Amino acid sequence: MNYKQIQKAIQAKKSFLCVGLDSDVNKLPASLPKNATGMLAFNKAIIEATLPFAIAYKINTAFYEALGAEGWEVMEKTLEFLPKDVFKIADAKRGDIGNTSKLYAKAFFETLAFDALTIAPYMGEDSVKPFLEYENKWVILLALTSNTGSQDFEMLKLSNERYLYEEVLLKSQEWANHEKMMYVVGATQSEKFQEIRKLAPHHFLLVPGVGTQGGNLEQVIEYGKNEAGGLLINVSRDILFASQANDFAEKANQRAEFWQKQMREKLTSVFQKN
Ligand SMILES: O=C(O)c1cc(=O)[nH]c(=O)n1[C@@H]1O[C@H](COP(=O)(O)O)[C@@H](O)[C@H]1O
Repeated sequence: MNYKQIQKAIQAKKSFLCVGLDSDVNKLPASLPKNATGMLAFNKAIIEATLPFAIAYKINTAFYEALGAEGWEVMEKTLEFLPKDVFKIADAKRGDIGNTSKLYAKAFFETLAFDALTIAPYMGEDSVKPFLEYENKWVILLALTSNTGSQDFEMLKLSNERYLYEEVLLKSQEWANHEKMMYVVGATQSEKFQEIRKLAPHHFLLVPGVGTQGGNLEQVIEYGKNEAGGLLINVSRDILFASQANDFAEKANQRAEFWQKQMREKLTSVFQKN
């Protein structure tokens, strides 16, 4: 999906919601086996329950890789199950020397049909470039993450008075524009969104940290939205494990609707201005 198509999807569903398929096998509802078969059935039920409200799905590969080859197969089958018109993100936080990145890119963009991949920026330009060579595929670069450890490096002040994450935002715009690159900014960092929007006004931001991590949805939308919508707001555990009983899909549906309703109200004003 390209920039315009994502914008249209947001407009059509009146939603920024990205459902995170962090399908921890140990947390599956009692009615499902705690193995790869149970995980796939769980994912299918969650996707069906949340699809009216979600424009994107993010597969965090850790939860699949932990199961070995079977987990990888669940990831492939989940990807096949997702409809064409939703944005599919692999959250694998890759990035390595050029020839290695090239094969990571092949793995996620060719062998698997993801639209986007999360990438760590710290090995620099040649580690990111191979991912940018694919048409209609996206790099989602870590900028300011939601965790407390974001203080350790991302929030370091450089000699030019910028924070390291600000340098990431600026430098990486020399490699690709807002039609190929997005940035991860945690919802727990909502006080930084205004500043970030000054540095990257047109980019989409992938925003995790709403729900279980306690990020402020209202502020994220207020300060993070742009003329294209500009936000993919991820919610994982709050939706996936809203119930671990037989009604898990129904409860996931209700949580997805809960989040989308709040987004819908704010979105009306975004697109009225256009
Ligand atoms: O890259 C990410 O998606 C990510 C970046 C970040 O700064 N914080 C963060 O929580 N994430 C991911 O977003 C998801 C958040 O999950 P919940 O807290 O359960 O909604 C997990 O898959 C995390 O790995």
